[in-house]
Amino acid sequence: MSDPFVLGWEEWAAFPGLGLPAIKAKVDTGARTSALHAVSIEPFGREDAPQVRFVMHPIPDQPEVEVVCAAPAVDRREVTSSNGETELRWVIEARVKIGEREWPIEVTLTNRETMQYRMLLGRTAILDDMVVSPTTSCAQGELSWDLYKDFPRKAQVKRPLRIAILTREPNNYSSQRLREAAEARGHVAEMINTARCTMAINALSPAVYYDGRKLPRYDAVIPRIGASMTNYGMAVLRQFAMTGAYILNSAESIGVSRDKLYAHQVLARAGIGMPTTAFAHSPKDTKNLIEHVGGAPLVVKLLESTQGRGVVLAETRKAAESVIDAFRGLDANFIVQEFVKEAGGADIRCFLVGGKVVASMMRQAAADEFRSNLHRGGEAVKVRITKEERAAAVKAAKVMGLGVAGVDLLRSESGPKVIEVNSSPGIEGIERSSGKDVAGLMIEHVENHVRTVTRPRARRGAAAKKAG
Ligand SMILES: Nc1ncnc2c1ncn2[C@@H]1O[C@H](COP(=O)(O)OP(=O)(O)OP(=O)(O)O)[C@@H](O)[C@H]1O
Ligand SMILES: [Mg+2]
Ligand SMILES: [Mg+2]
Repeated sequence: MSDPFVLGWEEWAAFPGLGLPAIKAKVDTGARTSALHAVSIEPFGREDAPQVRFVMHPIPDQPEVEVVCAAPAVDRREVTSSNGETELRWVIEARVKIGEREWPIEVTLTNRETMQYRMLLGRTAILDDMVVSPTTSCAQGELSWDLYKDFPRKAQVKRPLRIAILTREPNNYSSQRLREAAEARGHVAEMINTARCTMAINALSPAVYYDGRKLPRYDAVIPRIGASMTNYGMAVLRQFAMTGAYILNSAESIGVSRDKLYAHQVLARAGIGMPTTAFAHSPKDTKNLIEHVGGAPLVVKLLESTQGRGVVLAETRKAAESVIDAFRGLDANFIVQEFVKEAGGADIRCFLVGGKVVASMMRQAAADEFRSNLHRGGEAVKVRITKEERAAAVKAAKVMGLGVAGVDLLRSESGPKVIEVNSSPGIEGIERSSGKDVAGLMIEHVENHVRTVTRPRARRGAAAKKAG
């Protein structure tokens, strides 16, 4: 019997077909599938022969070394990683070379930026005649990062981006400003009406169609989805995400912020200050509901409400009971909330981009009105927020997972109280009152998240021309 092929607990590997001459892999018999670091993953190619293209940074401490790889896509699969999180990953087939041996394996693509090894060799990639030695490092010899010395470094040029603004209101201030800001920075921005998108749900070649025509691949999608389209809009967004586009607010985060009961639970769980809030389903619980928030005066809010329309102040217990009973009679979903009187009919809108408050305004209600909504005659003025208010806003956007958010809070005796987190905050009021270029900051945020990838296709084409 010949000696077995020994793999150490770590090995140098190569993927000749992917153009990767060296990569350091951790051998992990505890993991089923192998995984490879990949960013900017993007499906392409014919529907009957789908492929994925991705960007690889093989050298952990030299991110400027960037290799663009392409491989046949064989599957998309739910994979649970060691931290317990489940992720839908692309699966490719590629030939790995370790020492003198070369064989085909299946590899899932995932962002391993924060991991020590850019590759994990799982047990399904280890053949019958191989053994793993837990005490040996690099049993099959070493390769060197020098193999990348002639590779081009990451291009510094900023290429124009193709951005989709997903909205049903292409003519409103926010949509127009976003397009302007994108164009001012040399990008192409297109308004896409959510309601006119159709989707072909095909695991390996996802696409979004618009009036029957297949949309191109966008570098980024900025969702401006109104409450009436939340579910469909989220589905469209998920589809865009599968095409590899960067989504400014993910479908999941929009879903959390739109589900008001859930949003309140998420905020409370994170220890964020908010008015005492109660909700109930059974009509027998009216008295309990009122007790839960400490009695009248209290605020009753219809969950489907926007622009302050379904927000009612009940000044006495009697009034509270009749409002609650009336909403019940209409089969409406609502919450009951402690009335923060000290707020004096004002709330503060913090506009966050990329986890930072970039602008804020105070909305002061009209006389005889406790609701500060601009649609209810409220007036927007510039405001300096406190450190505590800033921290609450940052935390609220973070726990909701929103890249762009409008966090509304009330100034109370016991510190800031968050009342809602908006995933498509309007840009007009905040730009006018703060004088800041908020739309521009949103586009800048997109630029920072979409990598400047040098496309190998173009280079290859140029080389071929030269040779011919
Ligand atoms: N618990 C409260 N105590 C005091 N005032 C409140 C309270 N809740 C809301 N308000 C006031 O009523 C306004 C409307 O409430 P809220 O923002 O919750 O409703 P909305 O209908 O969702 O409005 P939006 O259009 O911002 O989504 C707030 O901007 C605030 O001024
Ligand atoms: Mg609201
Ligand atoms: Mg509001």
